[in-house]
Amino acid sequence: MTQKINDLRDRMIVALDVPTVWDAYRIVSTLGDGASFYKIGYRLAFAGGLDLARQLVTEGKKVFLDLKLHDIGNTVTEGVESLTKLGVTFLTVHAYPQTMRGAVEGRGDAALRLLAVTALTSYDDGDLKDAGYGLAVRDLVRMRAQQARSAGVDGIVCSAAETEIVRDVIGPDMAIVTPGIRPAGSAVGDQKRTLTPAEAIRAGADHLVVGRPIIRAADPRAAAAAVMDEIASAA
Ligand SMILES: O=c1ccn([C@@H]2O[C@H](COP(=O)(O)O)[C@@H](O)[C@H]2O)c(=O)[nH]1
Repeated sequence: MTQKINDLRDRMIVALDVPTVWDAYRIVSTLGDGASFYKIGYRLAFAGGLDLARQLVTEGKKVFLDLKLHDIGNTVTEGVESLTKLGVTFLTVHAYPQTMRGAVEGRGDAALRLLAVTALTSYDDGDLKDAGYGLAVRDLVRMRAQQARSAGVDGIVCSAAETEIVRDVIGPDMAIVTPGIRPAGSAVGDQKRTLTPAEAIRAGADHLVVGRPIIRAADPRAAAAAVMDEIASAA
């Protein structure tokens, strides 16, 4: 269930896509009070990132564990049960019905909020076709948002470009979390469905995930502040 976002800073989630815990800590201390929410993906999770997640939570930061779980239902249930003990805010699973149902069972009554990844933001219609899907991105996102709602997860990961169709399907209570955020002029890289921070907020995204435009900036603190300024002006 969506919780009111009291701190505007929580709308920006900085992706700690770095090789070591030491690199991650350097970013966290550089950003200081300029960021309150961090995402740990598998690069870092496989290199001590789960202990870092616990530590950041202890220090009052919010953590999004982006593990994109996908397996048989029982294995997902058991994996999620273990992860409920870390104290993180968000965990991703792929938006397959069995996977999502398994994750909801594993979460039980814990405070952990489950996000369902609909269609990766590096995919366009051609990539989906290559992967064997007969649906356009927007249709797959809509279908998976419906299934996510039925499964009882707490939010959706999609491009901010799909916020409107997703909100229409899931209603006001689930969170919409959008990677593929690119401030004007920043390199797009492998992302294919991008919006600027201001566009994403205006479109109705709850949280924006920003990685390389901040962590690879010459001045990450200034880059994060610029994203926050855009969020504040559009909110
Ligand atoms: O659909 C998705 C799901 C997750 N991600 C993750 O978000 C960040 C984006 O990083 P950038 O450097 O800002 O591109 C990254 O950790 C991805 O694994 C996503 O991009 N799209």
